[in-house]
Amino acid sequence: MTLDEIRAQIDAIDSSLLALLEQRMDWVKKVGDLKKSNQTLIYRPEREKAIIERLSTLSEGKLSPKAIEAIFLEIFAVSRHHEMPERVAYLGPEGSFTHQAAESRFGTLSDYVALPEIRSVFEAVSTERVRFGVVPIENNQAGSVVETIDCLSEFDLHIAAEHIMPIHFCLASNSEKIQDIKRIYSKDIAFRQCGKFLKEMFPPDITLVPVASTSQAVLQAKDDKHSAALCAPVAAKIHLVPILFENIEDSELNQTRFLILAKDFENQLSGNDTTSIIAKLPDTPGSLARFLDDFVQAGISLSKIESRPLKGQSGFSYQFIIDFEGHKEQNHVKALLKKHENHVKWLGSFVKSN
Ligand SMILES: O=C(O)C(=O)C[C@]1(C(=O)O)C=C[C@@H](O)C=C1
Repeated sequence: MTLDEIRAQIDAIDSSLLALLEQRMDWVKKVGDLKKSNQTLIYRPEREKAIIERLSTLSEGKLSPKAIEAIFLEIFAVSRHHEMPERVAYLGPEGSFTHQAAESRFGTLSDYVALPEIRSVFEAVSTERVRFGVVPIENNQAGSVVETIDCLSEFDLHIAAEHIMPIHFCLASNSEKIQDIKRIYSKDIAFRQCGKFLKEMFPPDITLVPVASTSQAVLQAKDDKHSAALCAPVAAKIHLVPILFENIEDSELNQTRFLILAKDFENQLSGNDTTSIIAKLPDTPGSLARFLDDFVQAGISLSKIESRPLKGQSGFSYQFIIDFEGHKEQNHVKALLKKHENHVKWLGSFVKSN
């Protein structure tokens, strides 16, 4: 077969794909109209996950589940945009890892608002300036993003979904020689993900300057020949700063988990859900042990528990952010949440991303 003949086959398939996608949009529009008349939510992460899982089992193997997910997340984003365009805020500036997470979930068509701090994303969702917000919550090598945990406690928002993404750092700088670099900008948690590289390449007295995000770091370093940024390669490219080293994270298994935040959001049960809560337990001996024992008795597995100081209090009082398996609408979870309703804040029950 000649190249032209092969391309003619591809063109024919693309035409069929387009016709099918247009047909899909007609049905999506009907769902959107139904949802508008019932005043129900457009974004249904658990339905999207179920579609991706079903298609992954149908695939003949030429497309991996990750490839199917990437293609269909974009189709869902376009579909939602067709049902009702929604604004999404993320921790920016443009080119941050959070921006990439937001685009994976909401596609390239959504109306995005890049905000300078995690707190500003919470504020934008709270005040309904945007419908959704995207923030990082934890990295599998470096631990939690404490600003996010503190804001989850402080603001009255829900977790609509999570998104887990591999994270690869680069070092970007306008400096010609690595010896000229005196300062490195990044997000605090990013320094902890690239500790080995920093130790090998720079003297111990190098100044590490924490800033609000990795893409902000590129902007800070951009015009100074003695500065560099630890950031996503895409941030360096967008902001036109040369990349000196790539893939400099300590572990190739480096992943970050992001949260999609919304006001008044409840997912339906998917059967593979995580529930997140914040527990402010009485400051008495054994209160945490008794609380956790209720999870054991209910047969509920915890996937995360982390303590954070309770702000604005004297002494040392703590709150706990807890993730566990199950959905708020399941009876055993419902009973547990009811029993502890006075000191537990429910943040969301959402389909697990894996
Ligand atoms: O099934 C729905 O509820 C839809 O709105 C359709 C659709 C889709 O494109 O399949 C779009 C948005 C939702 O997040 C889930 C699925």
